[in-house]
Amino acid sequence: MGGAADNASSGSSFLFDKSAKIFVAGHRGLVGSAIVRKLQQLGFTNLLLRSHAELDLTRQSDVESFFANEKPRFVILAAAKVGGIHANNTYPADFIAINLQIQTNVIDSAYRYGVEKLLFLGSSCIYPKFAPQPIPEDALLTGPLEPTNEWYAVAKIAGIKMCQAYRIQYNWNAISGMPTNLYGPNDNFHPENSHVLPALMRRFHEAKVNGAKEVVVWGSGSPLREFLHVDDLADAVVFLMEEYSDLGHLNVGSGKEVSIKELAELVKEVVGFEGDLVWDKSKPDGTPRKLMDSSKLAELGWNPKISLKDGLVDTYKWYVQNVQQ
Ligand SMILES: NC(=O)C1=CN([C@@H]2O[C@H](COP(=O)(O)OP(=O)(O)OC[C@H]3O[C@@H](n4cnc5c(N)ncnc54)[C@H](OP(=O)(O)O)[C@@H]3O)[C@@H](O)[C@H]2O)C=CC1
Ligand SMILES: C[C@H]1O[C@H](OP(=O)(O)OP(=O)(O)OC[C@H]2O[C@@H](n3cnc4c(=O)[nH]c(N)nc43)[C@H](O)[C@@H]2O)[C@@H](O)[C@@H](O)C1=O
Repeated sequence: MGGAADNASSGSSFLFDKSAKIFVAGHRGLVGSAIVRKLQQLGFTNLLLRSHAELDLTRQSDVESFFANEKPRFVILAAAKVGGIHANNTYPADFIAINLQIQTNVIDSAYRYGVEKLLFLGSSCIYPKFAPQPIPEDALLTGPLEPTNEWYAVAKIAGIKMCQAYRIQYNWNAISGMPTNLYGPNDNFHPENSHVLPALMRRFHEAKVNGAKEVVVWGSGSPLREFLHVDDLADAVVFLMEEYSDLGHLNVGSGKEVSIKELAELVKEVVGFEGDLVWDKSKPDGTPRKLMDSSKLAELGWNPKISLKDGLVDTYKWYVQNVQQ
């Protein structure tokens, strides 16, 4: 099998040829849709997009036929089984199996059918539950994982390792970025299965509209989380496609953390809900803290631009216009 050999360290410019065929896997999701917006703003004209209904990436032979027929030049892998703490904890088989299937099929076919460069997206949950803070890239595989999302984390770690293995054995240009907790337009606002930020935005909005006196927030409020607007992530993805071609995965964070209590107060203010918060301590807190050390990416020249307050205002505006009934 041929594959795209001998381009691992350099490759050509990603930004130079705006007619290059780029497969953005998962283009209808939070991350994939932001990457599509960014690429379109930059003038790319040949984006290769398939919905889940059109191409199920868990089906190996369908994925192989797709790559054989379409032969994209670049791949950005933003398709995955994704969810918040409750979904991860409730559907462990889905989170490990679907993610292993999608990423294995896409990475292997991309290599076999001559893709020049692929970017794989992991998550900050790959790191040990009690990793040093801020978490450097080399904390990977140094301790036990957070139990609520270990199945998803194991799949994501396998994705990083698969990119590294194909680079080592085939000299193929696959890189990995590890985003922190993301939010923005096209997020999943499901009441139970979503991440905390969209879940609270919806709950506060519905409470405001219905005149409710209280809103329930899960856990103790003490866990710390780092949030990045998805438009900043999309900007970082383009930066990595242009500037980074190396073995190690890179953290992509905002460098700023807030407690869940602070986040809840901020979302409440942005939405304009005037009632009280009630903490449901029967729900899990998850990992106590996961601030990533994104200094390697900063040293390469990339930094985020959108503050959490501005990002929340932008996201709430989008929610009101696009999601709420
Ligand atoms: N959201 C976050 O906070 C974070 C996300 N990430 C990573 O970013 C990436 C994207 O996440 P995000 O955008 O939030 O997730 P979303 O759930 O918003 O989007 C995932 C996308 O993948 C598609 N997809 C899922 N299963 C399949 C399948 N079997 N075949 C084809 N397409 C499929 C979905 O299509 P459909 O909806 O039709 O099923 C959807 O378009 C993931 O790798 C995730 O791990 C990393 C850190 C944080
Ligand atoms: C991105 C990352 O996301 C997941 O990890 P997580 O950071 O723990 O995700 P979360 O956003 O769901 O919760 C953050 C905190 O917030 C609290 N919390 C309060 N109230 C609600 C609430 O209403 N919904 C949710 N979901 N959480 C709530 C919740 O109890 C927890 O303390 C991984 O599974 C994995 O998918 C991953 O990589």
